[in-house]
Amino acid sequence: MTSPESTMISFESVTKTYPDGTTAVDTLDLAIEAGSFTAFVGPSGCGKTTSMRMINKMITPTGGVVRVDGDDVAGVDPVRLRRGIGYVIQSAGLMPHQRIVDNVATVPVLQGVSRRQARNAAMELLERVGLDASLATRYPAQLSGGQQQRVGVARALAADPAILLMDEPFSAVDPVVREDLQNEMLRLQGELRKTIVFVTHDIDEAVKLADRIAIFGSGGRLHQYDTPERLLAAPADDFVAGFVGRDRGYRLLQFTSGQQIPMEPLVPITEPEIDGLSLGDDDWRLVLDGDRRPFGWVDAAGVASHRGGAGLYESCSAGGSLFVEGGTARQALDAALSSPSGVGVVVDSAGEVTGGLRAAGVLSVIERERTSS
Ligand SMILES: Nc1ncnc2c1ncn2[C@@H]1O[C@H](COP(=O)(O)OP(=O)(O)OP(=O)(O)O)[C@@H](O)[C@H]1O
Repeated sequence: MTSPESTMISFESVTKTYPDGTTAVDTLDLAIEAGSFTAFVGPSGCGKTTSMRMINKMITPTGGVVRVDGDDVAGVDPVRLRRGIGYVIQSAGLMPHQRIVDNVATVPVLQGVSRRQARNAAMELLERVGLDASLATRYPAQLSGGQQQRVGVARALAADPAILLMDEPFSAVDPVVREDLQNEMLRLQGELRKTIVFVTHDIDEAVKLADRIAIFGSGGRLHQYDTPERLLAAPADDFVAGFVGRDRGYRLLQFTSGQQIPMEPLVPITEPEIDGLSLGDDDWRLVLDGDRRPFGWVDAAGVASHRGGAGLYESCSAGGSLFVEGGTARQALDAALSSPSGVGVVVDSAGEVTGGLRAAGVLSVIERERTSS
């Protein structure tokens, strides 16, 4: 349970019924802890955005109380309230005729910070969200969608708000950029510890980013508010079970440590050693590149083609994902299953190969965890 002292945002029996009779949010009770990352998830029209916008008073509830830092927002001046709440939307919402640095510096300047100081702070923020300083003098249209989204985050952080509201901020970019932005967000939150409320349709995005997830259903009803792990392990009802998806048992592995997985020795070779190998059926060797990083796996056919003059690339089968020591059971299983040899490659944080692991070893740990819990 969240203790009242650490609650930053609370909804107390909050309802929003629009004038046409649509109930967008129905008797919502929710306490959001200071410094936590909370995702609002659910199908279209279930009241996620309405709930979020009641936090910064863009929308007024028709019943109940929304508190920010203990104060009923109904009695707080909206301008003062929003000074402490950054807001990021899907399209980044940048001012098209302002350079990037000025987009970020605008709010602090409006609040009385000198232009020079605000610009300096803006340059630091752009770096913080992973943007090159050379982009600062461009206009928004001269940036990619992902870059614009990073500027949107920098701008929302410019006034150093305690709370950050993010409404589907990454849904308009392609999956690769989206993953980059998610990773950047995780890194930023590790440094900044803001209270973040994040609206998304995507349960996987929520599971990856959030400490707590609120799952909303039709009619603006909250079905479950829980940690990602608990949502996957124990959905409160059929609606939540359906929403989190069918392979939730597999996805739960990302919350199981890979620490106890038995490792086996793995002696990698380098290219000059390939021609001297004598391999049997289903016998594989891990080959390192010139920087001693895993390059791929070679079998008897690969050895033969290397002897015949083929290069490293043609002779080796691509390796699978690497398991970095300290990772999760899901990453370990993926390393084993994606390796052509069936042996997942384990590396330390410096990228040095330290051993191998097999799917059976991962499953034995999962089985042990299951029976002991
Ligand atoms: N101004 C309005 N007047 C009437 N109904 C509205 C208004 N704004 C939103 N609604 C309705 O309230 C419900 C909740 O809308 P809301 O935008 O909060 O949902 P959402 O979960 O954020 O949806 P999406 O994921 O599609 O953005 C929907 O049925 C919507 O049609």
